[in-house]
Amino acid sequence: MITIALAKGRVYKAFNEFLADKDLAGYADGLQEGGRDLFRVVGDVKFIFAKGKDVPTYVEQGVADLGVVGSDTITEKTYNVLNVSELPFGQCRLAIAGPTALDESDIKVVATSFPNLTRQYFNQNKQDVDIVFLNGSVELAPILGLSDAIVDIVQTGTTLKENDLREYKTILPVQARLIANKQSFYIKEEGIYQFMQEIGVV
Ligand SMILES: Nc1ncnc2c1ncn2[C@@H]1O[C@H](COP(=O)(O)OP(=O)(O)OP(=O)(O)O)[C@@H](O)[C@H]1O
Ligand SMILES: O=P(O)(O)OC[C@H]1O[C@H](OP(=O)(O)OP(=O)(O)O)[C@H](O)[C@@H]1O
Repeated sequence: MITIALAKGRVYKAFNEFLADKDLAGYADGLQEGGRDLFRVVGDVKFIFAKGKDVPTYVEQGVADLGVVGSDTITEKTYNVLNVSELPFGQCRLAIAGPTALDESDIKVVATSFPNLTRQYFNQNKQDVDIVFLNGSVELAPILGLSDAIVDIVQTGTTLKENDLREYKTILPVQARLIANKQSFYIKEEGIYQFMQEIGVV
């Protein structure tokens, strides 16, 4: 049996839709939303439902053999895991955004849940900015005057539009990824390969 850590929330939802579209009824039915289960066994696979930011930790520590997580999570922090493959769902982007009238070159303070990627971007562009860390609802920051701009996930752009903010630039395209524990990838090669074949990523 292999163990897969799934990021709850949007990634889990998108994974379910992907399984249903691929007609993988066994997995799709087994992973139907509902209840407060912490894990479920579907066939030869044990799925653990974890907070997205914790998925790489479960995989790195070997508690899970595989993980399904947004690429933003594993790019923001470094983990000792194998980046096995991109998954064709969860597409969005990490972008700089702010008030429509502001010029990107005038940004001095940026609010974000992605301090490392934000620091990296502004350092590369030799723009000296202060970073304010927020856990969510980041769009509030420029509206309340906590920051000039934000670096946040944009998908449809609706949140920005509804709050009179505009996207200045994409700094990172994002999508779901399959990651693996380095040892499991060799020790459980057969089970992992079978799962990857079943979901059509090899
Ligand atoms: N519109 C979107 N907004 C935020 N994340 C999105 C969006 N679309 C896809 N994603 C992906 O979903 C992941 C976050 O999912 P979600 O917002 O459900 O989790 P969360 O538990 O609220 O997040 P967190 O990791 O901040 O605790 C991101 O890592 C990203 O890869
Ligand atoms: O471009 P859109 O399709 O509007 O999606 C982007 C929004 O969705 C996410 O927020 P979420 O709903 O996860 O809440 P949060 O801000 O509290 O994380 C993200 O942080 C943006 O606010």
